[in-house]
Amino acid sequence: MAIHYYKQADKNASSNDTQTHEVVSRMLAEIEAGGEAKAREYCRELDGWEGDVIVSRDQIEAAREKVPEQLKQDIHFAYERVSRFAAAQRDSIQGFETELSPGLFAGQKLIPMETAGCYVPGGRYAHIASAIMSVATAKVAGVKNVVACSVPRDENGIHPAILYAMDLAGADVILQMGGVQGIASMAFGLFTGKPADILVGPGNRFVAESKRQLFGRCGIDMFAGPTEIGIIADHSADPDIVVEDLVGQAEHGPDSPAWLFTTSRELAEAVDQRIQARIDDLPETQRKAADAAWRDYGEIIVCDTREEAVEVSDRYASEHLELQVEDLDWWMERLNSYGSLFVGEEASVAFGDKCSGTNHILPTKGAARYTGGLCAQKFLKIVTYQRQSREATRTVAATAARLSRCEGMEGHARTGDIRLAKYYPDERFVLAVEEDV
Ligand SMILES: NC(=O)C1=CN([C@@H]2O[C@H](COP(=O)(O)OP(=O)(O)OC[C@H]3O[C@@H](n4cnc5c(N)ncnc54)[C@H](O)[C@@H]3O)[C@@H](O)[C@H]2O)C=CC1
Ligand SMILES: O=C(O)[C@@H](O)CS(=O)(=O)O
Ligand SMILES: [Zn+2]
Repeated sequence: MAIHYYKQADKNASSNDTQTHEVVSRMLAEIEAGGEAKAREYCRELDGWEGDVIVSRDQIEAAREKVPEQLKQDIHFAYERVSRFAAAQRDSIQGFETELSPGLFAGQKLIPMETAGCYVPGGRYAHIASAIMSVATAKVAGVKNVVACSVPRDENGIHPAILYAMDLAGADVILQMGGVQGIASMAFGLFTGKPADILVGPGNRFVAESKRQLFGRCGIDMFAGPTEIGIIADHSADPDIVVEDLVGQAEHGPDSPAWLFTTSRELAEAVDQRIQARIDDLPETQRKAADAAWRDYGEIIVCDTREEAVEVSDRYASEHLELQVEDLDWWMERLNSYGSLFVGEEASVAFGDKCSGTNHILPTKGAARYTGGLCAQKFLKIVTYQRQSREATRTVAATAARLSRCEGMEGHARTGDIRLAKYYPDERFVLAVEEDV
């Protein structure tokens, strides 16, 4: 039993970490100190934008005019499916109350966060679908203030189709500002006066690192950095489709990993031989990104057994994982770490990316070991409460007092004592464990 690297990458998702960390922490500190003026300065310097930061209603109407009818229908198609899936996920968890012992009631409530900051990437491509994924999901969860931001594309600001999608999905305020300065503005409440309770959305390494550094001051969805794809394929897979799907995600950027885990050496050879031609056939921007991504981050791993393929795939914890294999149920039962699973040849990652309904904001860089992707629950605080009858305090207060005293916490214990003395003045309770522990 063994695994063999048919093609091994020189880099991994952490390769640029030190430089990114330094750039981001400096920029966040400067923007916090310098406020809106500093954020505008970075926006001018990095993205060449000097216009208004808050998008006006007139600008949104002008964008609507520019978006062709077919594209509007396609955006609606995606919006309906993503919202419906988000609503089904939201409904899968509920508030409840249960009686734990006579007179002692405990419950769970779901409370939407007040303000969400939704980052919509827009440096290399116009990520129209990302606007729906974050904004619509926040609204389904019941968030009151949804602030969205994206990079100004040219002298007219944010790409019109991104603006249209943000507006359709229910954004309350839209900022034309990208990168670290966009994230910082939402976190600190610049331009809106409403600091985000949670920051969500995908982005490049600077965006993902900004969210990571701000975590704690506010919530974040997860680490959603440069896109990754893993494909598990066996002898039954069509090598041309495997190649197209790897290249399809490698075009995201020069730091987007694409991994093939296969039990078939023949498939590994076929993919290796055919992939460069498909990369070379892309238009220039996409070709440059995919070429560097496959060269630096692409891997083909041949495994002797299916069990080894499961183990390796779980270790990589791909953001997107495709299954192009026989006996799909066998794999589905065993795989544990991935952001979203695309089961069978028919289900391309690109369908989920754009419109099929599952959320495309997903964990990268191994984060799928501990979290799934964006869902309505990420915008909900799952809080608890309790209430109890006086009768129930007989046991609860006395037990809490005894436990508190054993812990050395006299103040805690006395909150039980005082209630028992008030409710049952004529009774004696054992309020401390006599024996030494
Ligand atoms: N994990 C996920 O769920 C998803 C991830 N993505 C990823 O989002 C990313 C989008 O990246 P981009 O096109 O670049 O758009 P972006 O909007 O994430 O980043 C563009 C911004 O980066 C900033 N920037 C660029 N170079 C910088 C530097 N040297 N120092 C400081 N700031 C700098 C600029 O201010 C610019 O506004 C891709 O890596 C893609 O793979 C996209 C969709 C989903
Ligand atoms: O990482 C992702 O989820 C992206 O692939 C989504 S998209 O292709 O940018 O829509
Ligand atoms: Zn994609």
